[in-house]
Amino acid sequence: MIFSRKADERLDVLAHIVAGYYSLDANVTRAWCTLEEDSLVVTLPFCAGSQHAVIQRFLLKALLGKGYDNQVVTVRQKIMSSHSALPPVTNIRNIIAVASGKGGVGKSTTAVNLAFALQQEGAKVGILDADIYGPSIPIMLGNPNEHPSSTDNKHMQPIDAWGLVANSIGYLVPPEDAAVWRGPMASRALKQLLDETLWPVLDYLIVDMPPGTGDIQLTMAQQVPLSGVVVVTTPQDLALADAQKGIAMFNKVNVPILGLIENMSFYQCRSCGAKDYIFSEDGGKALAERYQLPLLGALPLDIHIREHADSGQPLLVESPSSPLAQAYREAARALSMQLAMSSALRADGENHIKGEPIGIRQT
Ligand SMILES: Nc1ncnc2c1ncn2[C@@H]1O[C@H](COP(=O)(O)OP(=O)(O)OP(=O)(O)O)[C@@H](O)[C@H]1O
Repeated sequence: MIFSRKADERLDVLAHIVAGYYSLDANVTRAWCTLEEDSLVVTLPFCAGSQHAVIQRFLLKALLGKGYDNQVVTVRQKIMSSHSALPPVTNIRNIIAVASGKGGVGKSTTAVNLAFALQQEGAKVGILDADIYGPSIPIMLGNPNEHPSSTDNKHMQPIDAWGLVANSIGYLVPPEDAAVWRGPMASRALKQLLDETLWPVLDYLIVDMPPGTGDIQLTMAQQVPLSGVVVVTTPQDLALADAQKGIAMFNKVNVPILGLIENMSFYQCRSCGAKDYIFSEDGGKALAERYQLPLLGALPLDIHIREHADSGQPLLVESPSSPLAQAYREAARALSMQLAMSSALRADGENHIKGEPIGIRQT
C-alpha cells in the first residue's frame, strides 16, 4: 500500500514535469507515465524519436530537482489509430492528406519530405500519390520506372523506396492515359490505389492530394478515411486565398485541419546570408492566426529542396543532418503531436491492424 502510494506520487510528479515540457495539462500526460519494475516509463502518443534522449535528460534533471535521485527513466512512443468518419483501411493507423488550394506551391515536395521526416522520428510511413492527373511522387522517390507486383492480379505490393512504402498512378499507367480521365474515373482510381494496395502496418499514410478545391478533390476527401489534413501554402496573397478555399472544403466534409505549412517562406542568399521574402512575409502565420490553426513549419525557397526533388534523391535521406532536414523533422513532430492531441482514438480500437510491419527499414 505504502509502496503503491509512493509509486503514484512519483508518477504524478513525472506527469507534471512532462506536462511542463510540452505545455500540456498533467491530466493529459499522466496517462503516458507508467512504472515498469522500478523504472519510470513515458510513452509518447506521437513520434519524436530524435528527441527521446533530450527529453530523458530533461526529465532526470527535473526529477532530481524535486528530490528524486537515482531514477531510471525510459522514453518511448506508441502511435495509435485516430478516429475517422469512414471505416479504416487495413493496417493503416492514420491517413494524413497533404493539400493545397493552388497548384505549384510545393505540396508534393512537402508530402515526400514530411513522410521521410516522420519516418526518421521513428514512425512507419507510407505515401500515396492521389495526384492522379500529375503524379510526381515516383520522380521524387527516384523510381519512376517501377511497377507494383501482384500475385493475384487484384492486390498490389507497394513500392519500397528508401524505407517508405509508396503507390501512385504513375507506377501503373503512362501519364498521358490518366490525364484524360474524367473526375469519377480519377476518384475511382484513388480508391483502388488505397484499398487494393497491400499496405504493411503503418503509423501514417501520407496522401498527396491533387491541387485545387473542385469536385474531384471534394469527392476524394469524402472517400478516404482521413484522420486530418495539412494545408501547404506560400506566403503570397494568391496562394493564401486558395488555401482558404482548401480550409473551407475540408471543414465542409468535417476533416480536421491539423495545421498549415508555409513553403517558400523566404530565400536566404548563399553568399551574404541576407533573407529575401520573395513571396511576401508572414502570410502563412497570418492565415494560421485567422483560422486558429497551428503553423506547423515554414520552409525556405532553397535550391537543395528543388534539386533533391528533381533528382529523386530525397533530401532527408541524402542530407539528414542539414538544417533543412531538421526543419522538416520539426514540422513532422509538430504534425504528429497535433494529430495525437486533437483527435479521438478509434472507438473500435485497432481491429484493422492485422499483423506486424513488414519490409520497412528503420533509419
Ligand atoms: N521550398 C522549395 N524550394 C525550392 N523549390 C521548391 C520548394 N518547394 C517546391 N519546390 C519546387 O517547386 C516545384 C513545384 O513543387 P511541387 O511539385 O511539390 O508542387 P505541387 O504544389 O505539388 O504542384 P502540383 O500543383 O503540380 O501538384 C518543383 O519543381 C519543386 O522542386
